[in-house]
Amino acid sequence: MLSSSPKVVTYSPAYTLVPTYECFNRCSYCNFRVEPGSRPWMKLEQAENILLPLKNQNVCEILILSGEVHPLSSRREKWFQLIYDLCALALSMGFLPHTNAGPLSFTEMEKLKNVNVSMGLMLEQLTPKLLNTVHRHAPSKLPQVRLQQLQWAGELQIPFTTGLLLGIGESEDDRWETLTAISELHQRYQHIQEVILQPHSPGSQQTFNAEAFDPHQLPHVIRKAREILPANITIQIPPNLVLDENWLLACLDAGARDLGGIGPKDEVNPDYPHLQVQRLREILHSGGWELVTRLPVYPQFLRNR
Ligand SMILES: O=c1nc2n(C[C@H](O)[C@H](O)[C@H](O)CO)c3cc(O)ccc3cc-2c(=O)[nH]1
Ligand SMILES: C[C@H]1O[C@@H](n2cnc3c(N)ncnc32)[C@H](O)[C@@H]1O
Ligand code: MET
Ligand code: SF4
Repeated sequence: MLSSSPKVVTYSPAYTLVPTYECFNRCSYCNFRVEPGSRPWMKLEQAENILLPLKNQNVCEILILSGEVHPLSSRREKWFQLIYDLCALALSMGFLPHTNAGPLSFTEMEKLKNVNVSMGLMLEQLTPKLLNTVHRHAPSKLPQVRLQQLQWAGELQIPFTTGLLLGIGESEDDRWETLTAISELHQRYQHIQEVILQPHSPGSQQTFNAEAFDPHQLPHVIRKAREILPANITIQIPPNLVLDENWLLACLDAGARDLGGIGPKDEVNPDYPHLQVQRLREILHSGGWELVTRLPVYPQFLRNR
């Protein structure tokens, strides 16, 4: 009997390196940041020791995820150099780096392009009203600053990941507006490879006192995002933040096609461990989906490199 072609979902086997957890922003939903100066930064030698054994473990992507040093601080240059060096090290060892270190200057982006296969920055939400709430003490989350990043990434032709953080005080219309902005930038530069729809998931460190984004709303948001976004942008959802199997499958039926980087620890949401990939694969099979690996750069962008 001929079987119809399988429905495919992708993920990227990944490991996350954190140059520093310190951050001059204080997003009230953050479970990642520590006070500046309170913890030593990662050392290159440390990184090398972590990366060496990963060579035989089918990990391709090294996600460089960082807290931020203020752009005008005298420590900014050292911070940037560490990120650059970590990327260069990962690349030299055969891995493919993807950096999300918050907003960068144009020159910083231009330099990091040489040692990354793709980069990322979440728009979160564009509505300025969040500057009075969750982003009150987070200058990096100014909507214009984040939009500017997406535009520079386009000018530099960097394959880019962005997305929305859902359930931080935005309205439905705010979401459609943020998605529309992504869509417009992509139509101009064709550089957005994927959009993450990230449900706010409360952790033990944050001060923002709100429920998790209701997973039952996700399929609706995904369907609407699929209408707003150009067809060559993939929608990603983090499977560790969609705890119910049936709702995970509902997200795929609604149009999500990628599960992002999967590794031993989700540094942003450490209270939500990933299922074993084998278990995830079984769940997806029960819905008729096949789980396959991908690189941190999507195939349509490989030609440019
Ligand atoms: O494990 C995680 N990976 C996160 N990733 C990694 C992402 O899933 C993959 O690196 C990309 O899909 C590239 O393969 C992000 C990447 C970005 O560019 C922007 C935001 C995120 C957010 C997370 C996250 O919360 N947890
Ligand atoms: C790296 C990305 O992680 C997301 N992020 C930060 N804190 C949380 C949380 N409590 N729940 C879900 N996502 C979060 C933001 O969107 C940030 O840009
Ligand atoms: N600080 C960066 C941002 O918020 C990336 C890490 S967030 C835990 O965009
Ligand atoms: S979410 Fe990113 S920018 Fe905000 S406090 Fe945490 S590390 Fe800093």
